[in-house]
Amino acid sequence: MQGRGLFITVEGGEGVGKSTNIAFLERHLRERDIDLVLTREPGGTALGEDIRELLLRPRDEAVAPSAELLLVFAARAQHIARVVEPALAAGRWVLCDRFTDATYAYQGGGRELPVAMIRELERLVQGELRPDYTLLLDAPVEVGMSRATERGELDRFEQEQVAFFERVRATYLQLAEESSGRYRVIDASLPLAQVQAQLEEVCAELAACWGVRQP
Ligand SMILES: Nc1ncnc2c1ncn2[C@@H]1O[C@H](COP(=O)(O)OP(=O)(O)OP(=O)(O)O)[C@@H](O)[C@H]1O
Ligand SMILES: Cc1cn([C@H]2C[C@H](O)[C@@H](COP(=O)(O)O)O2)c(=O)[nH]c1=O
Repeated sequence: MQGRGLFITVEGGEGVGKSTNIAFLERHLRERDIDLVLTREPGGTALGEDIRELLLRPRDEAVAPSAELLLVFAARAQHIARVVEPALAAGRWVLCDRFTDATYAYQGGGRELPVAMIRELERLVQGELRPDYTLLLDAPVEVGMSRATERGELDRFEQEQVAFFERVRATYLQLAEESSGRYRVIDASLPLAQVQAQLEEVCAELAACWGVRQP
């Protein structure tokens, strides 16, 4: 019988290079013949992508942090039921651009909602489901923001103040320290070639742990 797949998440602040480096990871894992599902949060399903649009679109009305939190978890509930759990149960690996650590960082750190509130929703929505392995792409806020700004129009989160992003970054670093067993922190302020050399090591480690063919 096929064993359960590996659940890998990639986290980080704005403009740290998640999209660029997830594409790199995907390519390197597929080269090892790993059967991979690439997905993201908020999103990953039709309903989740609609909720993403609601969350990211700048609007005149201030969004209550608790409303934002519930929308994030509504998208997550659908994503887990329709994509993540079925893939893992079928023995496939799931490579997910953000997951619940982003909620701790953005809604907990950034919006300063009580951690207990997030923990309760995590328990209700996820049960025992947690990532097996998390890559944190970490860079000083000004580095990420200047990259994000160069890309063009800013979404509702990207329009936040520097202090918000400093709290997001501090929360991610704290999570990485508390869960050092599953976290790998990568210095994303380095030139891309150096970041990706570290990611190649990560792919090799993951493949070796799982007894997957080397390229
Ligand atoms: N290590 C790096 N050094 C220099 N530039 C980088 C590096 N990593 C990514 N970039 C550039 O920074 C910009 C933002 O990268 P990217 O879109 O991958 O960030 P992101 O964190 O995924 O943001 P989002 O999640 O909002 O897409 C891109 O123009 C990318 O080419
Ligand atoms: C999962 C999740 C995401 N967010 C925020 C963080 C980002 O600003 C956007 C997603 O866009 P990106 O392309 O991945 O940068 O959503 C959040 O606030 N809480 C969450 O749980």
